[in-house]
Amino acid sequence: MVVQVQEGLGRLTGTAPRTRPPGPRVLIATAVPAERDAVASGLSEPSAPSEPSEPSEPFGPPVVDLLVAGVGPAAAAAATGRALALAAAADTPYDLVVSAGIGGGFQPGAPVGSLVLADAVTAADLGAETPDGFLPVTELGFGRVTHVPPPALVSALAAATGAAVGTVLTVSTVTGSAARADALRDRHPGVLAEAMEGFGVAEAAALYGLPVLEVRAVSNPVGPRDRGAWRIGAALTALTGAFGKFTPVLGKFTPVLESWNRHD
Ligand SMILES: O=C(O)c1cccc(C(=O)CC[C@H]2O[C@@H](n3cnc4c(=O)[nH]cnc43)[C@H](O)[C@@H]2O)c1
Repeated sequence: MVVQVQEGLGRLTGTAPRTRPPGPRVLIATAVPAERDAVASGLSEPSAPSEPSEPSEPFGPPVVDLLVAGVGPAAAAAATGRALALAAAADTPYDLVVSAGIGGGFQPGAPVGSLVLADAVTAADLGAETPDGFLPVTELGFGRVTHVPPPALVSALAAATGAAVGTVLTVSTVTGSAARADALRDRHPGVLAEAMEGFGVAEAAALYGLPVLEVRAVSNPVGPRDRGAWRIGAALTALTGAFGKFTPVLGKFTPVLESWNRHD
């Protein structure tokens, strides 16, 4: 495994036999360096025994760039958009963008220390408050509030990692009360987790016609604020475990990712 660190980006590539075409180019955006390091540990020490040099695999291992994009949807969108623009300008575009990190888990579906893979990356608070309740921007007639990751890839990664699959909300304000958690659950029946970057990363990816994934390791329950309930170490360990199982699955999906519909 070769690791190259560039300005703001760390790159991990496997050693592929020259006869195999390369695997997908993947940009993984985390909010903070601790999350990036947890992801890098998993990618550097894949836990699947046959990975990455299984000769029967038609494609080489993925080429992965790791980006620390900052906290919150705006920082995540700006930094991800810049990385995608630079890659496109260098004629080395990405095939897949991943938002990864810790997050809050809705109970009982996403206990602390567990993993969640998004089947919907949804902005929870992008809209208008009205006397009759919250209206998303889509109901106001513009914008979008959800990005849908490739379902077959999500299923395969969930099977490999043991992650639960559900909606991951992007919030600008961390939920801190049972009432707000209940309101989010009512509005998003499939919700499992919340974090602060996924929708921003997904908007940048969509601008370049790229598929997106969101992976969250649960560090705290969503609900009444309780700093004592945080388990950041356990969540980072779970994140490492997840990315230790990502590489062979991503390699198998190379043709799907490369033929992703890049329009709209
Ligand atoms: O001070 C608090 O009560 C508090 C509770 C949860 C999270 C925070 C953060 O400032 C962390 C933001 C950071 O971590 C991700 N994250 C982790 N847990 C959550 C959550 O429950 N809700 C939203 N984001 C969460 C997030 O993606 C940021 O990168 C403070």
